[in-house]
Amino acid sequence: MRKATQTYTSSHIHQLILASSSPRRKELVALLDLPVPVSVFSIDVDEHIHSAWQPDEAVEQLSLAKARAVAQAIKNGEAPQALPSNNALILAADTIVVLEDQILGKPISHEDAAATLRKLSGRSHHVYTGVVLQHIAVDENILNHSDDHDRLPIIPLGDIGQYRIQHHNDSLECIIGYSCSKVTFKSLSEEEIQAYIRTGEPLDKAGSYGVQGIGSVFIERIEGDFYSIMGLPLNLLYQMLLKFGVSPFDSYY
Ligand SMILES: Cc1cn([C@H]2C[C@H](O)[C@@H](COP(=O)(O)OP(=O)(O)OP(=O)(O)O)O2)c(=O)[nH]c1=O
Repeated sequence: MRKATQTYTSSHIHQLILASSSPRRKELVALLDLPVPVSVFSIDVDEHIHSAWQPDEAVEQLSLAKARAVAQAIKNGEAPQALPSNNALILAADTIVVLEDQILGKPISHEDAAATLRKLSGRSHHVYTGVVLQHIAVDENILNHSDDHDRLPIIPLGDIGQYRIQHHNDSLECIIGYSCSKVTFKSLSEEEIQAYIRTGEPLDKAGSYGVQGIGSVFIERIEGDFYSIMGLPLNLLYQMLLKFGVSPFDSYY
């Protein structure tokens, strides 16, 4: 018979490790003012998107790869700062822009950014953001098997997105989820595209624009979550953190 799953309270989790080099994600996590300290430690991973992956699978797999690379590095003692080896959660995310069937990641050049913006002009696209919360005391076997989560039951959260929960020895080990939003651009002139690229804003962003910056002037309509487009859906993250007993409302209840 299956034993009751361990439930977490805030006293179990002492730190959140943000496995991201994105200044936006750091900003967004800070908005939640969580009752645990947040440190940042990221490892570069291969962000190649396999042609067989659907967009939701791509953002989940890449988020998982980012979280697990950090878990492995901490296990190997490679973290630059003192990080806990237990009672911590690793948070990773990945964002892609999808136009019809084409996945548009970060641009590799100014011309690539211009080509992407021409494609997005006057049309709607989808933005997928994957989120992973990984308990740091992750089992070695799980670290080395990235496709196990495919078989986990899906917990739907309506418009917020969905997640799957991975247990190991009746402990909650990892939550993997994603959200999807729809963005409609106005028609862009070539002059606007070139001027926007000269601002420098598009160059480190999926889809070559920033919803939170000057790119906002190109957006006619958003269906979904603004923060998800910016790189971290806080509504989905909140639901995932609750499963680990961490809530921004901890000291307010
Ligand atoms: C669409 C969009 C993306 N972005 C950003 C969010 C992400 O930082 C980036 C997508 O690239 P990612 O590969 O998801 O993230 P990253 O490489 O910047 O950071 P890390 O992998 O270390 O976490 O695009 C915006 O800031 N605004 C937007 O409107």
